[in-house]
Amino acid sequence: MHKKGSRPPKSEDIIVEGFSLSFENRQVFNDFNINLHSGSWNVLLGRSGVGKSSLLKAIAGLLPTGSFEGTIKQKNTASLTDQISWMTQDDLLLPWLSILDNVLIRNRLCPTKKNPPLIEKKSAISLLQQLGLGASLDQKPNTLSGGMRQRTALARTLLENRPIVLLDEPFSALDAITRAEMQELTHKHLKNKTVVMITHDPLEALRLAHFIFILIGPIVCEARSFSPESSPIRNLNDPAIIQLYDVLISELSMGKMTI
Ligand SMILES: Nc1ncnc2c1ncn2[C@@H]1O[C@H](COP(=O)(O)OP(=O)(O)OP(=O)(O)O)[C@@H](O)[C@H]1O
Repeated sequence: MHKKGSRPPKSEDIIVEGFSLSFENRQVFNDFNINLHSGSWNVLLGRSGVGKSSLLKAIAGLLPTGSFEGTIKQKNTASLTDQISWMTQDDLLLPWLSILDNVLIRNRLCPTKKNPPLIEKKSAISLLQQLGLGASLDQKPNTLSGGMRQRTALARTLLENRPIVLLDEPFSALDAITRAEMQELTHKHLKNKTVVMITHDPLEALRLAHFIFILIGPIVCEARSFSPESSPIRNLNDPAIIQLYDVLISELSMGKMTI
């Protein structure tokens, strides 16, 4: 049912090679390699503390130079960082701005930048409406529920309209029904983009991923990859998906984390 998630590399793939990273006396990655597929949803699963967010940070260029070894690049691109939008676990909403102004923050920060172009206010309002926030455009973040804050952060990330999108547990604060709706909407918005998403939910991975990477400790992180055969968004009642769920759970249960 599952097979090694390999396909011939493409020039826009994100290639992580020989990546080593330590914090104080803990080595998180040692000569780690992974090929994240362009134009696809690459979903990272793994137990808490295995290094998922650190890997995303490294891809986003946010680890200090000299703090790691190895390379993270696309074959033909000089710099990844200006192609990336990143939704972190913390929503990073500015408390003094309304929801609408928060999602339009790039226009304030880079008012004269042509590439990418300014975000249109009407697109922002339309997206916030689709995310169920149409009645809250003028509210400040401190008046929102956790799920509303998360949807605002998601809107800000989607409106960035960059070719590479890093999502760190983007749906974790949502109830099951809203989560399913937001997954579908996000999938539609990010069609053909290179997405790298972290989740703790194997079913979410099975619903959305073209490629699933399980990061496994316990000493240093290794990746195992799977590519379910049907296309997302998948029906989770499909017996083949249920079978793959069992495989993912058994892989995840390997290796006790030493944190
Ligand atoms: N700035 C830092 N200073 C020291 N240790 C850190 C730092 N950032 C991460 N770590 C450590 O690196 C390891 C990996 O952390 P990371 O946040 O990448 O894991 P994760 O898999 O994303 O975890 P979770 O699923 O809980 O978010 C953990 O042991 C963590 O304590």
